[in-house]
Amino acid sequence: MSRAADRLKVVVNHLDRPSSFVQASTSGQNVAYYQPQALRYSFDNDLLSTEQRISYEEDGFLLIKGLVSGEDIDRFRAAFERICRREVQVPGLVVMRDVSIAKSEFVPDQKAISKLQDFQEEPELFRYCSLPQILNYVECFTGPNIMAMHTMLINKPPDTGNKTSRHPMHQDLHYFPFRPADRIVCSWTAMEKVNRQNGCLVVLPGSHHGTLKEHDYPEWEGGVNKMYHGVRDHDPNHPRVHLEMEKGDTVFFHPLLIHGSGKNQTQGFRKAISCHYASADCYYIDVRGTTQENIGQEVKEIAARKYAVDDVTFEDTWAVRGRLVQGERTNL
Ligand SMILES: CC(C)CC(=O)SCCNC(=O)CCNC(=O)[C@H](O)C(C)(C)COP(=O)(O)OP(=O)(O)OC[C@H]1O[C@@H](n2cnc3c(N)ncnc32)[C@H](O)[C@@H]1OP(=O)(O)O
Ligand SMILES: Nc1ncnc2c1ncn2[C@@H]1O[C@H](COP(=O)(O)OP(=O)(O)OP(=O)(O)O)[C@@H](O)[C@H]1O
Ligand SMILES: O=C(O)CCC(=O)C(=O)O
Ligand SMILES: [Fe+2]
Ligand SMILES: [Mg+2]
Repeated sequence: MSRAADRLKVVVNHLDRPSSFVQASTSGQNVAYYQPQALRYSFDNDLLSTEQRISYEEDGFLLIKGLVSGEDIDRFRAAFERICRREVQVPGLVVMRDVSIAKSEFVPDQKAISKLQDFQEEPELFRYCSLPQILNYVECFTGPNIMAMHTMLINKPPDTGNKTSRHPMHQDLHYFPFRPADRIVCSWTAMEKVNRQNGCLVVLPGSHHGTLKEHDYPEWEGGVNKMYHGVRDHDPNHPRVHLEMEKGDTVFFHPLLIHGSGKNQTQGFRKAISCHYASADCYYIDVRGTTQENIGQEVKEIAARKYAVDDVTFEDTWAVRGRLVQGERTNL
């Protein structure tokens, strides 16, 4: 049997939908045969190889080297710098400073910006979300109707010594009141070399097979950034993988994959640009009474202040930010 076929048998053992398989009994032994629909996390298409589909199925992420050109990255960087210099006003944009700077007396300069969120109204940055080579991969996970739901440019600052530049281990689905999870994917592109020194992504491969866990602020002595919730308990013995990447490399990952990033021990600001996509056919859920109730409440409070209104639902905050990037806006 080929190696791919061997690995397919491994995948079979991971899956919780045995009905997708044909069970055959030969010489008293149960053998599960692979059928195409048995891969639940991606669609069959011309882009992904079987190996790549299996790898996403097993690990919950797929790293594609050199997907975004250096010229495009340089343009995103220039757009970011224009925002830092306050040369442009972008409706809806959230500019975040690291908590260790935000809470200090000293007046920060532009470089103190640790993250931009919701740049859907900034055409140059939003171009990232419509890059055809990214959407081709995204479609493998979402299907043809694609919404860009959440946009970020992360400018991880040099750690001030309080370790606040870390991002605790979390599952992005915690923030999203829409489902199904398997039709959501994050694309995260390194804007420069990222490694353990400057705080690359750290993932727990296979953790997307689990369910959404309870999240809360970690009890970190040096403080934690607003809304940086972490998984309350994850298995400390689960193998961790540090995703070291070059400029333009892009990782696609599942919203249940447990991931975070370490502190930035260099003097540079480690940059990445990302977008969370969902199938436009996804539907909103009510998070009341679920593990997401705490973040839903926090988001509503921030949104009420930002838009100066007192009745925003968690769902509304997503519906106004979402943008169609391919196909038809059917639902979200
Ligand atoms: C999948 C994905 C969604 C995962 C994630 O991205 S998780 C992280 C998401 N985080 C966020 O969305 C946070 C977004 N940030 C914001 O909404 C804002 O930057 C705020 C934290 C509310 C600050 O708003 P801003 O307009 O800058 O307001 P001010 O400078 O006047 O500060 C207001 C009060 O907030 C404090 N603050 C500012 N930045 C941070 C921070 N990084 N962490 C914790 N607290 C912070 C600030 O010290 C001030 O506090 P008080 O003086 O009122 O006590
Ligand atoms: N003591 C801790 N408690 C909880 N989470 C942690 C702790 N240390 C690191 N993490 C989280 O684990 C992930 C990766 O951490 P990692 O160990 O790679 O980084 P680091 O501790 O900052 O640096 P180093 O590479 O020196 O260990 C990040 O999400 C980080 O926030
Ligand atoms: O440090 C990073 O770039 C990852 C941040 C992240 O996982 C998130 O904002 O959801
Ligand atoms: Fe994340
Ligand atoms: Mg560590």
